[in-house]
Amino acid sequence: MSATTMPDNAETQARLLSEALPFMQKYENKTVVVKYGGHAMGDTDLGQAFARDIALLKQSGVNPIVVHGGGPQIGRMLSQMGIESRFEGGLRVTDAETVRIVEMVLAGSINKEIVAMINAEGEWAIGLCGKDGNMVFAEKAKKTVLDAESNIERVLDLGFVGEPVEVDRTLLDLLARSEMIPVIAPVAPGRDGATYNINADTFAGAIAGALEASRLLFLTDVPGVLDKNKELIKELTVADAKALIRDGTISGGMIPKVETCIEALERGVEGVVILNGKTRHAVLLELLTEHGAGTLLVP
Ligand SMILES: Nc1ncnc2c1ncn2[C@@H]1O[C@H](COP(=O)(O)OP(=O)(O)O)[C@@H](O)[C@H]1O
Ligand SMILES: CC(=O)N[C@@H](CCC(=O)OP(=O)(O)O)C(=O)O
Repeated sequence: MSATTMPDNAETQARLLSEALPFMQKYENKTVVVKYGGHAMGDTDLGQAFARDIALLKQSGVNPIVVHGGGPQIGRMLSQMGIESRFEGGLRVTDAETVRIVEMVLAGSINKEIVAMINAEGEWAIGLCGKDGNMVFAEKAKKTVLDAESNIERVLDLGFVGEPVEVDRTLLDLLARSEMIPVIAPVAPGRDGATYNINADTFAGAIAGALEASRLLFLTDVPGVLDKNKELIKELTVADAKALIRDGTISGGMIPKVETCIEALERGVEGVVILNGKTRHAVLLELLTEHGAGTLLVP
């Protein structure tokens, strides 16, 4: 390194540190729920950067909780088994055989991959799903969609798709006081004895709401919510979000994400952001810099 580049570098580092430290203090002992979407996964280098961010948050005194998805990975497994994926209103229609595969992929392979990546960063991650410690109970989802032609609301039968109806924070409170970082798969039992497949965004929202989290971050594969011209909307009000769902600008997997953001705001989660998980260190950039990234949902 030459003598001229050294001071510049040091100055940049000092500026970054002086910017980050107040944010680190702000989040000390606070809960940050990070939803790690299936579309943001898959690249080893990005995965390691994500795991490092989570490890660093824990080391800085923050209480990070990871809720992960795995929609594309479930889709690939189903197609290998000759089962076609079908979605309605952004949710996977889930019959009895599909829910078994969903649980295997989410709570089995993906969950353990994320745990291993965080542990490789020197931390103690623990893989869980809603069944562990009676953490989450679900009921069959009662999702409705508006029929565009008749303008009448239609109830969807999505099979074993659930909505979280009870969240018991006992286990998560215990883990927050420990060295452990919970990594949670969005599968939960019903009081009826069935296993339910829950959209990971919805699940993350329920966890964030029950824990009164300071931040709920959704890591996906787009920069945030995009408008009709595919431009990033940096700040989105609840009213505008609802209008964009109605007119179809927000569609597919972005619907449960935005609906969850709205519910999380209503439950008192302070900051709800949708951002690009394909940006290296997206979590640290969002939490520890002035500018943040992605779409911030505001009341
Ligand atoms: N208005 C919109 N802005 C951004 N993405 C949108 C919008 N409407 C639909 N989408 C889709 O939502 C996807 C993100 O949701 P999803 O596929 O469920 O991702 P994840 O696996 O991260 O949860 C984007 O890749 C994009 O195709
Ligand atoms: C009911 C429902 O749709 N469940 C989702 C659960 C996984 C998920 O949500 O994964 P992403 O976050 O990667 O989309 C599914 O079966 O695909």
